[in-house]
Amino acid sequence: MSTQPVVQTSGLTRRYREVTAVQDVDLALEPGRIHGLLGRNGAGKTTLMQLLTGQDRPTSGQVRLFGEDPYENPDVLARTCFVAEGQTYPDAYRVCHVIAAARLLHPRWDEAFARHLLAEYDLPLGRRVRKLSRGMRSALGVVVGLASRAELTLFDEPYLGLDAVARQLFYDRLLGDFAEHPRTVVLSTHLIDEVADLLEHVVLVDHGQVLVDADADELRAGAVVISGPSAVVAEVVNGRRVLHCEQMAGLARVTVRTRAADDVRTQARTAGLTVEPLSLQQLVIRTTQAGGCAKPAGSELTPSAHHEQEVSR
Ligand SMILES: Nc1ncnc2c1ncn2[C@@H]1O[C@H](COP(=O)(O)OP(=O)(O)OP(=O)(O)O)[C@@H](O)[C@H]1O
Repeated sequence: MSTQPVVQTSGLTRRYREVTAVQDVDLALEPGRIHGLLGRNGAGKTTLMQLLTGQDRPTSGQVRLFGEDPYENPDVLARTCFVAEGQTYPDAYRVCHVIAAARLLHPRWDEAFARHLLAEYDLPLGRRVRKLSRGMRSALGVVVGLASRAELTLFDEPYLGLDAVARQLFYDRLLGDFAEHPRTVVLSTHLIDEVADLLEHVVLVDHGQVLVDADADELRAGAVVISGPSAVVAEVVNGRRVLHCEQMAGLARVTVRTRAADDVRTQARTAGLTVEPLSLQQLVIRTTQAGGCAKPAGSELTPSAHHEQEVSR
């Protein structure tokens, strides 16, 4: 049975004069999943989210949310909550005004849940928003995003200024509430290790383009780190796509792509090499960085010349 994607884009492009912030993006995000939108500073995550939520218009290409154009589309926007990075509010706004506005905007709003979260984050209803600390303002965004229960909820780096305890509270409440009220969540973040266990699907962008669009588990299973004597490592990884390698004093540590039927792990272990899994964060770093061997040119462990193509879908 096929499910209609909640978010679908084709050839989505946004140019600002000389900068192409989003370039030819084709995405289809399935409902009922937590999607991670990952990428380095300036990769295009915020621009992409603004395009998805109708806050900005593409230079070319198309966005569909629930099958419709979100731009100035109240029906679609009522089903969507976008918690923007550094959200600003009118000067006179107090916490209670933000909550009242969110209650009006989001038909599935849960007031009791909102009150509970406000108490957990120690956010007084009467406090002016501009008097809140940076972290408290982020917490207010988190409260709105979670209590909206919107069918599509997008968080753009929601943790700015949030301390470790407050971030963990966000992850716990997101996961707990998501289990009871499944919806589609898109979470952009740099703290990949912290959210890795939350993510079911990963979209990695770099220079406005999608480098990876994959199931998080498949992604983790799709690469491995092999280390040991350089010559033995070179023999085992021969013919496979090397994402990254470091060599020193006759030893090599190589990140290599694997495929479903690939027995590189067994081969490596049989050859006496060490085999380690790759964390999502490492994978993102290996995929976005140019890649390169810390060994002089001519090494057999040079990463694939097809690096860019190999790491894409
Ligand atoms: N209004 C604008 N005018 C000109 N350039 C812009 C504008 N908005 C974004 N850009 C450029 O587009 C690119 C993508 O920016 P964007 O804010 O989408 O990245 P990001 O992935 O969200 O970055 P970060 O993780 O640092 O928040 C950057 O080069 C940025 O300078």
